[in-house]
Amino acid sequence: MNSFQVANELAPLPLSPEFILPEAKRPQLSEVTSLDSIPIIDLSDHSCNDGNPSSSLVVQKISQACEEYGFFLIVNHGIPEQVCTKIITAINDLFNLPSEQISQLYTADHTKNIKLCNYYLHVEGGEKVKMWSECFSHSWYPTQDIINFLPQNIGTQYGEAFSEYAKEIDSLVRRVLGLISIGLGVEEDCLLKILGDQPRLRAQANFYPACPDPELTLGLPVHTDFNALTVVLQSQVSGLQVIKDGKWITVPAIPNAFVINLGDQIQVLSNGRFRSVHHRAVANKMCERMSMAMFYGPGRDTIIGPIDDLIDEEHPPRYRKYCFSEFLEEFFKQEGKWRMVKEVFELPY
Ligand SMILES: O=C(O)CCC(=O)C(=O)O
Ligand SMILES: [Fe+2]
Repeated sequence: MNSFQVANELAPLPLSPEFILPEAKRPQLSEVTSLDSIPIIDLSDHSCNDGNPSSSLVVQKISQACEEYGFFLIVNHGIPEQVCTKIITAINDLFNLPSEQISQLYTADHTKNIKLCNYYLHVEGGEKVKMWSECFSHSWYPTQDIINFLPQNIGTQYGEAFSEYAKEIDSLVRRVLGLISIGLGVEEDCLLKILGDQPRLRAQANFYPACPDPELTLGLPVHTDFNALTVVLQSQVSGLQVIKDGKWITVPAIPNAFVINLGDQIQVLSNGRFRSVHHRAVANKMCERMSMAMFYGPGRDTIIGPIDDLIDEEHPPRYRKYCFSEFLEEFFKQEGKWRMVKEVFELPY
């Protein structure tokens, strides 16, 4: 059920109690630092120190970002601006459908393949606090299922925009996984091969309405992504924040840039060298915000563990091997709480 209030200068509304977090879980926005930001990497920069792909500057910058932040922004990636504008417009149009239409799409069943839902955070006392967002989540393919799920007046627009967008992101992910593999010192196709030819491809369109009091609530709870690699497109409003050295930093909303972040599976595959980092989305008082997160992960039956070539006497495995379905099961057990999923698979060090 959609229960958003709209902040309005003439009639400011207080935040309704179902969204209000206990004090200890509030975002404390005044403490978010602007002294640091995630690295911005120019993918068109082919400069290289000595002709060896592993020493290209882009690979070095990506590796450093993966070690220190688990997040980076990419620019000059070659994806046409208009493909991105179209998907953001489609998300905007979807979430601005009349409330009778949109409320029919909601489900509380998180196992559904295509769903419109609200996330919540379990707080002490077993209570659930609603997050200040609405999320439309589905697979990348087949597009026809997404079109059929949505009301006719938006289905075709969203489906077409998404299908075009997914094709571009698919090749971008392959390219970035190649650069990350080279940075790890393994073959360029190593990560892609391990993730397999039936990857788990999920998308989540997030909508954060303008919020009467962003200090009291969150757009999305603190989490790490449980997949391998995520590509996020933001509308022109910032709201994504990342933990760095114990402090929250804001990811700027740069036009024509994508946010790339590593999921838990890359942390495990890299044996802890590259990091999957806690992040959250905060609400904004003045503007609504949209984002599209594209998740690339292993298929359910894929075996994940530290890459063999990265293990030797000096670098013993820090995680045990597991089947990705085991990881998913653990993830869903912890849904709505502070996530500590990969820790369950850690080996004594
Ligand atoms: O809205 C955003 O920028 C972040 C979304 C996110 O972290 C997610 O969907 O996993
Ligand atoms: Fe995320």
